[in-house]
Amino acid sequence: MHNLVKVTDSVYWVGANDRKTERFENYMPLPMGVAYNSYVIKDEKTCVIDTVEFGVEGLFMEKLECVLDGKDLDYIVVNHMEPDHSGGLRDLMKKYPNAKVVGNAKTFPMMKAFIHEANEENFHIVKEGDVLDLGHHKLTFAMMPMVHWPESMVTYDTTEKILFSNDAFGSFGALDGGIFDDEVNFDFYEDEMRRYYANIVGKYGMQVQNAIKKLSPLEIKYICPSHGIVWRTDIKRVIKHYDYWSRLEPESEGVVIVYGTMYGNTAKQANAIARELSAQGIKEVKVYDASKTDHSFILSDIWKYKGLIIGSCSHNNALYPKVQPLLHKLQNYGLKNRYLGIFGNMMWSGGGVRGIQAFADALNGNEIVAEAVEVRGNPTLEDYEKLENIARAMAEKIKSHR
Ligand SMILES: Cc1cc2nc3c(=O)[nH]c(=O)nc-3n(C[C@H](O)[C@H](O)[C@H](O)COP(=O)(O)O)c2cc1C
Repeated sequence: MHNLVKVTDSVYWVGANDRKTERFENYMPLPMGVAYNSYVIKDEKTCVIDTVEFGVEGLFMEKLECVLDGKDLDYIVVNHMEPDHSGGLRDLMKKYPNAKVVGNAKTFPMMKAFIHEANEENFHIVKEGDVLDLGHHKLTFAMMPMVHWPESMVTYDTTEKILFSNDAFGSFGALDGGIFDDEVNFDFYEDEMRRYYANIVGKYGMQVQNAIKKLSPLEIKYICPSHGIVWRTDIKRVIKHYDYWSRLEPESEGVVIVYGTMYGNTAKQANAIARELSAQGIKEVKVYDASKTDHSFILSDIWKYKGLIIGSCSHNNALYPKVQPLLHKLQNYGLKNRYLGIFGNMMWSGGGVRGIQAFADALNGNEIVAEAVEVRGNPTLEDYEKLENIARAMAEKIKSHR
């Protein structure tokens, strides 16, 4: 069969690209698609590491059959029960009824909840540090609770030093030919990787930090995640990114301005702030209308940049409904290490600025750079002066790190 990719002589990538699904988890757009990675180890015993999402399991099974070339399947390792990796599991267990299914104590109750008919006699429960002997390859397991589900674990091949990391070190973006980090221009994938991290794993920074610490003594020659490129050349690079992102440390000195508007007054305010930021020498300024750009992209840039300026018109005594969910997510994910600015628009008793202020008060570890600016209707020259003050204060804070 075509497109059988070898990671090493006896380890194969049998994943599948998905360029059809519009939205990951039915809400995050996938303009560059996504890859569901699965791997097969062909040793005295054969072993599959994770499966794929519903819809691409046919291709996965075809590849697997080809790799096995008539051999039976002995083991299926389930690092994570989320359906984008366990969607192919039901078919796989049916086709290979003798295969032992390897997971931890938290894996199997989830498996039974998703696949009622799963044969418990085949369940093989492993705990931290247990070894699974495939012949030449010896696999061991490390628990990664809440990266990003309770049962998440990683599998480490002690023989070839391969970390099957599941969602850790994963990325959005289909694998457009290049499978390995040295076959692609990573700059091309970086934004999609950060977007994946921020939106999927972003809430669990502390757990990711624990995972990095736990994995640091291991010699790792390959990182085989369950989405995106396989790392074999610049492994330090991907670990460095995850280390930064999980500490919520910004990578760049730019500023995100995100606003919600019905009739354009709040947008005028956003543009004035953006212009002054540029005049003050901030080269990376990203301005987003929260009603138009999907929040997963905005969140990714918020992860990237040091400055965040939020604006909202007033709507029924509260925040504008298209700004509210973004702030909810940032609060839920515990945004920190950012300089914040606040602005908004109103006509009678406000609501927008109040809502942003309540959001900022509920967070720890961020600094508001200037007094919030609330404008009534069309901004006056005096209003513009105050808005530009936010920009100047933000630029000054950011430049102080140069
Ligand atoms: C449906 C609706 C609800 C509104 N609710 C409030 C409100 O609770 N408090 C307030 O001060 N203004 C309220 N306004 C007025 C707008 O906030 C005001 O016109 C503002 O200038 C709109 O800013 P924009 O041009 O950026 O959309 C409301 C307007 C609309 C259309």
